Amino acid sequence: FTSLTNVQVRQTTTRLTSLLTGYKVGLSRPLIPGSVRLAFHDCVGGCDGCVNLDNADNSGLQTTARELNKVYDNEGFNKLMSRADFWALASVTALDIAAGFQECHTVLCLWLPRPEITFRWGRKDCPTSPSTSQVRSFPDGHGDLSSVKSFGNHTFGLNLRETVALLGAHTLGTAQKNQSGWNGKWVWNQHTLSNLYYQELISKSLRRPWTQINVGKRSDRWQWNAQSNEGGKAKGGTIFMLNTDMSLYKDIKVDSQGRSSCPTAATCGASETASIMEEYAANNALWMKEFSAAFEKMISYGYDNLAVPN
Ligand code: HEM
Repeated sequence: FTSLTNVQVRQTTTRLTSLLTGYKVGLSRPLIPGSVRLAFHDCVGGCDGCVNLDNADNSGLQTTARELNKVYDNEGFNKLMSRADFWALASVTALDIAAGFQECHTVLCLWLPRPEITFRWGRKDCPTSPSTSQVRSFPDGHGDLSSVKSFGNHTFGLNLRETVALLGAHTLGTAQKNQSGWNGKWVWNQHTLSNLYYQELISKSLRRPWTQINVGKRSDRWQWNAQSNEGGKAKGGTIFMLNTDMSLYKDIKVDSQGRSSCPTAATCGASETASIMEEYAANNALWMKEFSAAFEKMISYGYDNLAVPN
């Protein structure tokens, strides 16, 4: 690919927007969180338009990859940009849509913070794109803060603050029993990109406080459950966090099965990153800005020569 214009990017974004918002399973629109997660998984080891869907760590990405690939391969986008660029643009589009899913009905909504991610292009696909038999290593949700630190640093070259900002992506979407084995949504409103992840994690007014339970069937899946106090009873309900999420606020020590030494968050001490969590919980605009920068680094991983469209 020798050039990409702003007009072509706008046309691609328009098509992606109709795909991501039009594809509904119930009301969940799974391609929006799916596109954000796909970009993350594609960029581990360098963004290259290839994921190994037979690797259990990628479980749950099948639908998103299939739907994006259909449009990329059949509607001419493969003549414009690499698949890795297309997936990256899908993730940026998904975040922008999700930020607009605010439950607000007044003119004030116009001032709500939105992600500011510059889309650059020039990623190169692996020779077998969109699939690969390569097995890349993904972080384990049972890990503690040391594994989060090493994930951010070794996987994407992020510092700790950037890593804490990036993990707020878990505001979107769900974990599913038949996919990763974990189960639930991280926040009561999992359709909207916001700092709710930080607010729910540190909330002192939950209906039921954070407690670790094992939801695994064939193997252990320790996770933290709570009852949200937000959004009214019907909308709130049970929310969950992985150990890796909880470790950003609480100093949890986990055994080899993933079980924490302190079983309720209230009995765990503060973690090293607790004050960053509080900053993000208090300031959506600050989080959105730092999240955008960290996300941009993630979707550029492996390249130092990506170009802005002209
Ligand atoms: C410590 C690092 C991370 C761990 C352990 C982790 C783990 C997980 C797990 C277990 C799921 C559930 C998958 C399923 O059952 O379908 C999930 C979903 C998700 N993850 Fe992560 N993740 C991490 C980092 C990230 C990052 C860096 C991003 C993006 C910037 C991200 C975005 C998402 C999204 C959007 C979903 C929801 C997907 C959906 O609803 O289809 N995650 N993650």
